[in-house]
Amino acid sequence: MAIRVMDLVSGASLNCFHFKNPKGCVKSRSFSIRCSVPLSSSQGAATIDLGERPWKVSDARLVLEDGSVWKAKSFGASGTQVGEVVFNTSLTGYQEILTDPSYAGQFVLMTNPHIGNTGVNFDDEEARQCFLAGLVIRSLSISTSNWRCKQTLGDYLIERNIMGIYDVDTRAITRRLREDGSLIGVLSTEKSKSDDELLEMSRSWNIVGVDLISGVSCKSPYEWVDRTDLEWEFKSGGHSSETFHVVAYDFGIKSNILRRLASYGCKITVVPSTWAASETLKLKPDGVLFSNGPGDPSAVPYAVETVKQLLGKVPVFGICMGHQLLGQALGGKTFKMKFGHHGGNHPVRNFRNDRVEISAQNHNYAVDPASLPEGVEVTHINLNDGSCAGLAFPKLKIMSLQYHPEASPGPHDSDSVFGDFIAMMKQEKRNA
Ligand SMILES: NC(=O)CC[C@H](N)C(=O)O
Repeated sequence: MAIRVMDLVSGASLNCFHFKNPKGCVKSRSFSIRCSVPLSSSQGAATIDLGERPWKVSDARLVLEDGSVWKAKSFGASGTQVGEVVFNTSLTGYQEILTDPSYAGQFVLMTNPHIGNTGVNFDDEEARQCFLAGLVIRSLSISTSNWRCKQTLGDYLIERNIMGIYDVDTRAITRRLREDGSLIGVLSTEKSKSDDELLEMSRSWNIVGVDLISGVSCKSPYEWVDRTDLEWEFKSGGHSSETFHVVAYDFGIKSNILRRLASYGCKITVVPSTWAASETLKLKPDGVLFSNGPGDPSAVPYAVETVKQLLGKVPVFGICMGHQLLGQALGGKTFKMKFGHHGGNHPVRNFRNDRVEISAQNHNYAVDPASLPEGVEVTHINLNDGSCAGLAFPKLKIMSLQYHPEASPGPHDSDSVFGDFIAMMKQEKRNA
């Protein structure tokens, strides 16, 4: 089988598309130094790991289902991993992205060419574990420099058994994904595996129709109490003096959703994705939150059923996967987008206050508003493509967003939606 090989090295993207035996192709040399910071800050300043000289050469391949092969240098874990490749346009927040459970089954390709310069810390985790398939970046920072840094990105990925590659032309792959849509890929550091084998692996794997939520959800209920650290709190005052009990369905919940709810004065019980609606009602919550989560909303009919059974009985708020499940529970349809929305810079029009919010987004599916019953209001749209970004159905006490109001990609434009949820719960309590 003819496979295009792209040999892309630091500083130059070689437009040499050729066949399996790349003889005669011009190559240029790349230079990269891998620096490491001692794990314990008491050990002093960062040291340069000279053990890697002579300079690292390509030792990994990313094979996409369209037959293209991308040579790269590995960092993090080694081995062979299959997943769907999506690109993320955030300039900051790679650690929040790495720990967002909604990326389960996906390789995240960062369009920002320089990643790793602030290392990682243990406060910015969105989940206890990384669930994504792997990380694809253009350039791995040769040093880390940040007062909060506790570990280098490479060491962090090794510890969590997550593969990463760098020195790969992320712009070229992004253009391909924008033209052809999200693609399945296989990342491998194993020389024993041929390109054809990896290609076959990518073509026989599918992410559509797979329940990825059960692999990331908690297994039993628990109480959440942490608020946003006061040092980072950006909202002055406005916290409700009343406490509202929220049951939060964990479909892959990001910790900051829970922190923001707690900061707004909620008492929170987190429950697993399979938690029965009847058990939730026994807890007599003031509101229910349906969280974000990975994969195809059509692959989790049990979750749609739970949502259906709660509609109209208690105020509900859906975020991302939660929004899609609400859309389906209302009788609407979801569809897979060409390459989705993944980034910290998506403009959204909020029709409720006629303002534009700059938002953080991560989704490949969307609700088709035309499929929704009468009375359901589209409250937000994504201004890049006009897709549905928020819904409300006051009659059934429903509100939802397709994106991430808890994220802080710089602006905090969407945070006030938590206040809207509180207001809906307050109203309901008054009406009771
Ligand atoms: N962040 C999310 O909840 C993602 C929702 C869903 N998995 C999608 O890709 O559309």
